[in-house]
Amino acid sequence: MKNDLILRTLRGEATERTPVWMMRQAGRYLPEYIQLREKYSFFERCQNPELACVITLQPVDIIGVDAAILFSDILVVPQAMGLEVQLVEKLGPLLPQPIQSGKDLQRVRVPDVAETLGYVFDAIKLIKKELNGRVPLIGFAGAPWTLLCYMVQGKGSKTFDEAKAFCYQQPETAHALLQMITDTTIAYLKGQVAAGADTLQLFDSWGGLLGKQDFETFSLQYIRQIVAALKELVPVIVFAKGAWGSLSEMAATGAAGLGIDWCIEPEMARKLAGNNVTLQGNFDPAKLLAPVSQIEKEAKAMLKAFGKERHIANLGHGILPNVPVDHAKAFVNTIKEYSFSNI
Ligand SMILES: Cc1c2[nH]c(c1CCC(=O)O)Cc1[nH]c(c(CCC(=O)O)c1C)Cc1[nH]c(c(CCC(=O)O)c1C)Cc1[nH]c(c(C)c1CCC(=O)O)C2
Repeated sequence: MKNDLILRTLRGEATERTPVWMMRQAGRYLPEYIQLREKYSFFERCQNPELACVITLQPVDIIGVDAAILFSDILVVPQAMGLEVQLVEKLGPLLPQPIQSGKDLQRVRVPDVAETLGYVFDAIKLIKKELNGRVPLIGFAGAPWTLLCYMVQGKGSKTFDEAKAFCYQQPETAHALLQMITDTTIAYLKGQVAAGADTLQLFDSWGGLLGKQDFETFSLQYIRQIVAALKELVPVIVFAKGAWGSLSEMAATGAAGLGIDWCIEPEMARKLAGNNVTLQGNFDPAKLLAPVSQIEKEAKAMLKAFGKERHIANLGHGILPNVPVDHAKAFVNTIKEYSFSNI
């Protein structure tokens, strides 16, 4: 592989500079993506390996990031498990028949992933061929807790209060569902690795909604199973947004990398996570809307705070759709140029 900076950083090896990619780097801030969006629906773009491949490569070619991340969505797993998932303009994900009781569990299953998610594996094979060793390919899945949030609440939410009520009122049903999601996810991620994914990221976008003990009960014990099943195959990155109170427990799962958001300082994250794990993050995505000179200044300050070792530069959450392409480029270029010599 020509550029394996991210893989070496995940293994804890010293690198000539800090690698960089951006969560949600393939998306609506890119005019090239918007063009395809006009012609094909969201899940068409996910299910067609040629389209998924073209979209995955866009940020590699246009922005110059050090990794490609598979173009897909965390919600393809609930779909494969038997739930209908729509993506509604301006509203976001909609699951018209969410899970609300033990009886509803009869409508979901642990599927044969080759049958239901084979299109993802085909996309990965195609992407690997087209990348031709330029940069590594990151595969991904949603963490079980975050998927439960959507499967129970039925749509996006700031609080996911219905999903939490479900866990607190019907814990046995919640755990049965979380285990089904976990089993599906392990098979799915093993399939991604077999198809060619070089590393994997688990997105627990709503991990920060749970207190520390509930995070252990409803999220971390399932993340632990997934990491254990995959970590001997490829390095695994766990991104549990807002759950930094559990960084030390997440490091103990054997994850190679931990994603952090901008609400925790790099020095504090390092103290909590220890020295045996790579930290990834943590630029505030909204700061990409600031003037370029300020982006450059703050990106350098971020590099300094993390230090030279075991850091993958990234945003602390997904890139926003209204970010100018030049600003995204300025962020990536600052990391690449500045981290060569100056940290
Ligand atoms: C919670 C979550 C979802 N999806 C994802 C998460 C976890 C990460 C996070 O917290 O941001 C993960 C995801 N979604 C997408 C990717 C592709 C790879 C990448 O470039 O990072 C990844 C890794 C594409 C997408 N997934 C979605 C889009 C926008 C679709 C469009 O073109 O309209 C993209 C590019 C749709 C989606 N999918 C989801 C939501 C809430 C939405 C609607 C909101 C939004 O539009 O951002 C669920």
